[in-house]
Amino acid sequence: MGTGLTVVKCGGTAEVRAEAVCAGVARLVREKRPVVLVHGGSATVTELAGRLGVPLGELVAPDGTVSRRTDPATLEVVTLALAGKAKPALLLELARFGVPAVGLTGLDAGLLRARRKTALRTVVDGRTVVVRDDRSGRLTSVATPLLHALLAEGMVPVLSPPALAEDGLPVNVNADRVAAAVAAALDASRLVLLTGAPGVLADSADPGSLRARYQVGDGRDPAVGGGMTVKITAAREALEAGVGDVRIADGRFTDTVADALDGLGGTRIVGAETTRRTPR
Ligand SMILES: Nc1ncnc2c1ncn2[C@@H]1O[C@H](COP(=O)(O)OP(=O)(O)O)[C@@H](O)[C@H]1O
Ligand SMILES: CC(=O)N[C@@H](CCC(=O)OP(=O)(O)O)C(=O)O
Repeated sequence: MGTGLTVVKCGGTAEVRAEAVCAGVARLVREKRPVVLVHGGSATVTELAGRLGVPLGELVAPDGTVSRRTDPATLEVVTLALAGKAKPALLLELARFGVPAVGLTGLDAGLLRARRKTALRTVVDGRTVVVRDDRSGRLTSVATPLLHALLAEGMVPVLSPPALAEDGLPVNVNADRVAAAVAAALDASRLVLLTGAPGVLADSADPGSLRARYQVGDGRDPAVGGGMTVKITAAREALEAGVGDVRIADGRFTDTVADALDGLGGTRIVGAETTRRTPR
C-alpha cells in the first residue's frame, strides 16, 4: 500500500548536512517521486537562544524522559529558529538544486493541530511536580489539502513545528513526531528520519555498531537514549499507521541519504508482526 510518497525528516544536530539532504530530495523530484521534507532544528534553537540571552530549560518526566521546557519566551525562540533560520537555509539549498519548495509551519492553513499539554509531571530535586503552563503539545491532526495541492504542482512542502493549539495559540511539538504524523496522514510509502548518527547503534558510543534492523518493543531499551528515544517512538507511530518502510539513517553524507531514500542502509525499523514473519 502507500502512495509512493516519501516523507524525509532532518534535524537538528549541527552535523546533518543540508546539502546532502537537499541533494537527495532533488533527485526524488527529478525522478518525479513525490516528497515532503519535515525539519526540526534543536541545535539552531540552542544557538539562537544563546545569542538572544533566553535561558533554556528541560523537563524530566518520572520515567526519565527529557524534553524541552517551553515557556513563552522559549516558544518564541523555537518559532524564530525553525521558521526564520532552519527553514530558509533548507529552502535556499533546495533552490540551489532547482527544486521548487514551499516553506510552511504547522500554523499555515492549520496544517498541524495539537492539544496543549496542560499538566506535565516533572521531577525537580527528586520530587515530582506538575507544570501547568508549558506551551508544548501533542499532535492531534494534520490537514492534508494544502500538502496535496503543492505535491500535485510538483512542489516540495518544507514543514516544521510549531503546531496550532485549540486555544488559538502555537505550541511546540517534536519534529520527528510531526514527520510520522505527516507520513501517516498522507499514506506515505516511506519515512526516512535523517540524523547525525549512522542509524540505531547497539552501542551509542560505537559508530561501527549499526543495527540493520530494529524491532520496536513495549519496554525501554537501555541502548537507546537521548534524541534517539523520540525517533523510535515516531518510527513506531508511523509503522502503526501503516507506513511500509520506516528507517533512521545518516544525514551527514550524500550517499547515505541517497541510499535511505531508496530504502537501503541505515536502520530499518520494524514492528513486532513484521519480525515474527521473518524466517529465523
Ligand atoms: N542507540 C543509539 N543509536 C544512535 N544514536 C543514539 C543512540 N542512543 C542515543 N543516541 C543519540 O541520539 C542522537 C540523535 O538524536 P538527536 O540528536 O535528537 O537527533 P536530531 O537532532 O537529528 O533529531 C544521536 O546523534 C546520538 O547522540
Ligand atoms: C517539543 C520539542 O521537543 N520540540 C522541538 C522542536 C524542534 C525539533 O524537534 O528539532 P530536532 O528535530 O532537531 O530534534 C524542540 O524544541 O527542540
